[in-house]
Formats: sequence, C-alpha cells, structure tokens
Amino acid sequence: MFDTQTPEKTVTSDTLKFTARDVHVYYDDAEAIKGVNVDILDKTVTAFIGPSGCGKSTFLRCLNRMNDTIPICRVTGEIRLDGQDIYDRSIDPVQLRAKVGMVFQKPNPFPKSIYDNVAYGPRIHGLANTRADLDVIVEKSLRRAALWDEAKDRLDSPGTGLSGGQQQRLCIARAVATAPEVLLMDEPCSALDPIATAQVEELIDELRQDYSVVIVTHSMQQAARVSQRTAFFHLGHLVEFGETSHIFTNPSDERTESYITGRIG
Ligand SMILES: Nc1ncnc2c1ncn2[C@@H]1O[C@H](COP(=O)(O)OP(=O)(O)OP(=O)(O)O)[C@@H](O)[C@H]1O
Repeated sequence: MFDTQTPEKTVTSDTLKFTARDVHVYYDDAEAIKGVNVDILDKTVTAFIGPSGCGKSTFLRCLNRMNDTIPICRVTGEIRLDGQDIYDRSIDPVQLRAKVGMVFQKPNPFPKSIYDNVAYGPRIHGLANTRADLDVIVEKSLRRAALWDEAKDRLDSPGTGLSGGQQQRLCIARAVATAPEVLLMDEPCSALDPIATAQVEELIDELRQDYSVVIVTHSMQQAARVSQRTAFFHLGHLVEFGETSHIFTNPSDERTESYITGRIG
C-alpha cells in the first residue's frame, strides 16, 4: 500500500505555527468536524489523510477561513496562528489568506497573463511600489515554483495556455507571491500526470525550508513521500496524528491501521 522504503524524514522544527483546540464545523445542522485538536509545526509538511467525506478539506479550509465563504458553514472552537486567534473580530480574512495561501485540487489560473497571475496578489496587497519591484517579486515567485525557465519568455501569454502541471506550479507561484507563511494544498496533484506530480512533490519538499505546508491527499504514497507529520481523519474525528513514519509503520489506532492497509476507505 505504501512505500516502506521511504527514508525517515525528520521533523526539522519544533516551532508551532497553528494550534487548533476543540474545533467543530457544521454545515447547517450536520457536524463535519467533531472536536479536533491539533498542533501544526513551522517548516514542516503535514499531510491530512482519511476516507472520502471524513472532513479533511473542511478542516483545511478552517485554517485560512475559506469556510467563511460558505454561508451554511459554522466553525466553533479556537484556531491560533503564531498565537493569534484567526477568528478574532480584528482579523481581516483577506489579509489572513495572504499569510496562509491556498492551492486547490484543480489548477485555477486567472484568465490573465502569466505575469499578471503572479502579480495580482502583490498588487492588491500593495507589496510593490514600482513596476521594477513587481518584476522582482514575479521572477522570484516563478523561480520558487520551479516555473521560471519555462515561463520567462512568455510572461505575457495567458496562464491558461500552460500545461496542467505548469498551471499548478503557476498557482503555487501565485500563492507564494504574497510572501505567505503557510501554504495549504487541497489534493494539489489529483489532476496531474505522474511527471507533473513528481515535480510538484519535489517543490513541496523545497517549500518546507521556508513555509509550513499542509496538504490534503488521497494518496498514502504521496503522504509518505512528502510529509514529516500525518493526521488521519475519520468521520469528522482526528483519530491519530504524529510522525509520518510512525503513522505508516506502527499506527496506534485500529482505524488508522485499517485505512492504511486498505480495509476502510
Ligand atoms: N459546502 C458544503 N455544504 C454542505 N456539506 C458539505 C460541504 N462541504 C463538505 N460538506 C460535507 O462535510 C463532510 C466533510 O466533507 P469534506 O469535503 O471536508 O471531506 P473530505 O475528507 O475532504 O472528502 P474528500 O476526500 O472526498 O474530498 C461531508 O459529509 C460533506 O458532504
């Protein structure tokens, strides 16, 4: 089911980025997340795994308040980023999402040029004073997303004209352009072929030098390859959370074992 040969990846940071306490999420009366507590570390890739409908994406979306955009969705409990309550009245969700960037399942570049896709966030957040500043941010972000060499001669071409894998890297460049601290990725490789998937996985490994990355994935092989910590969700509960190598080789909970051995899911 998973690659037991994957070398153990050590957690390199003990700095807490997010702390979530007793988080419940409801869609109308249906409870999708049932009292989740979790600590997410800086400069670490954390994978959320679990059967379809267990709440992985719902919980991920709590971390940058994307659930605010769903009228029937209600979040209770406490989520802190660097110690600050992200659901506090004083927090502007738009500013929060610049700090906590998100990459979605399906690459979704804006119908704009490659340059403008990346420049969009820095422009609306006033991160560049001059065109030259913006050029620097765009180049740096495209380099960070390992897309510069392929894109540098076609910056004025539409982002939608890139291949699927390139589009996803463009979306990663767009997310890193606002200098976020955390990157949330909701099944970022599910629409990609194996080569593009490998490129994005390599990129995730590089990004963790600078960011905390949280990735939802259906692929246990992918979780084992890219993450240092893994959280297993089941029916809205966070069943088990720990070092990826431990979760995959020696899970403590029967439900985790059933999932990773393919008996539930
Ligand atoms: N916008 C929504 N409106 C109503 N219910 C929703 C909404 N989004 C998710 N749900 C429900 O919340 C529960 C958790 O869904 P969620 O998408 O978070 O699970 P998931 O583990 O990410 O699933 P998958 O792996 O299939 O993407 C499910 O019962 C789902 O039907």
